[in-house]
Amino acid sequence: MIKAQNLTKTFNNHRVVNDISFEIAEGRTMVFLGTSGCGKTTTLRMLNRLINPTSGSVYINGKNICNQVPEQLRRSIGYVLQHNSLFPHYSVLENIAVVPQLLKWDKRLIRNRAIELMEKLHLSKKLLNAYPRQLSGGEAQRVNIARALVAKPPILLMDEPFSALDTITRLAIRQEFTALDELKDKTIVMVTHDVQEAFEMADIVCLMDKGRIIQQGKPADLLFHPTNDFVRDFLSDSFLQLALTVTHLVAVWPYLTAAVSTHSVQINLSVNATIAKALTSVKDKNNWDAVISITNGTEQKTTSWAGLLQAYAHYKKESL
Ligand SMILES: Nc1ncnc2c1ncn2[C@@H]1O[C@H](COP(=O)(O)OP(=O)(O)OP(=O)(O)O)[C@@H](O)[C@H]1O
Repeated sequence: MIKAQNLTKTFNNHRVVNDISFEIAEGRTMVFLGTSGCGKTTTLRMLNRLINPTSGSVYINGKNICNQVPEQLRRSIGYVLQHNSLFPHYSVLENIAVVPQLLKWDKRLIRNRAIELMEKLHLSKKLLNAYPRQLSGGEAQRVNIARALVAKPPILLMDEPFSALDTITRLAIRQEFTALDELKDKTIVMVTHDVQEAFEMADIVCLMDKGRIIQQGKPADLLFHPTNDFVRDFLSDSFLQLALTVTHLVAVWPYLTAAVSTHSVQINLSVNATIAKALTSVKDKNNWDAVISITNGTEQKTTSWAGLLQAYAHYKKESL
């Protein structure tokens, strides 16, 4: 568990992080979201002592990190940066091997683990001896992720990990990343500008402005119970998309009406999936007439994307 208490960081008499506190339970994902320059990265870097707070403390599993040797602390915390953070004169294998070498792993073990991660991240084994300049942005970012995960750290810090990529690559890597079995039980702290990304990935969103936390809570809490106009305005542009991202099919189950499709494409989902996931699946299959088959225990209902939206409208009307 990570606990930050009254963290403040001052640069040149300017409080860029101003007395913030938060807790992240083990195995959970917290995403810091907010305006540019509001102190997200500074906050993240205080968790692995790349920046030391001016005042306040960070505890990891009850231990104050300021009593730990920074280099040792960082060996148990994976860190994924935005882009161009690979060592340019190291090959892909050498980049991934940095922490395992510090931990004195056997060479064969390092290579096998690197190959295992590269396969999981859909990177060709042929790239093991390539240099960062020979990689595409997407490949480089996959190597970055492999490097952060290689020594199986229980905590992963990610600073805008997907932001330098084009939309398609960004979505592909994000989907691959969230599907990784390696992430099971990891505590993840991520910084992003992308509201949609934050809502898809976060258990808890922490919305910051001018060095302060304005609201922290479950994505649905921020969306439907904003504490003030700043939160409401911040999320207003993507409100419907975010609402579909935080609403699970189980919520609209009672309102679903059966649909008959002229097409044979069928999408199977459980009620635990979100409406956004159902709509994306239809879009990915490029078949807006697809039958969406939803399973709820032993029961099953079929609907269409239009039926889903209708059920959502009905559900919102009833819950108002
Ligand atoms: N080492 C430093 N020295 C002086 N000022 C700094 C330093 N690091 C960050 N700052 C300033 O602190 C403020 C917060 O920066 P930070 O990078 O934490 O914001 P951010 O929310 O991550 O921004 P962005 O989303 O634009 O990356 C900014 O005004 C920045 O210029």
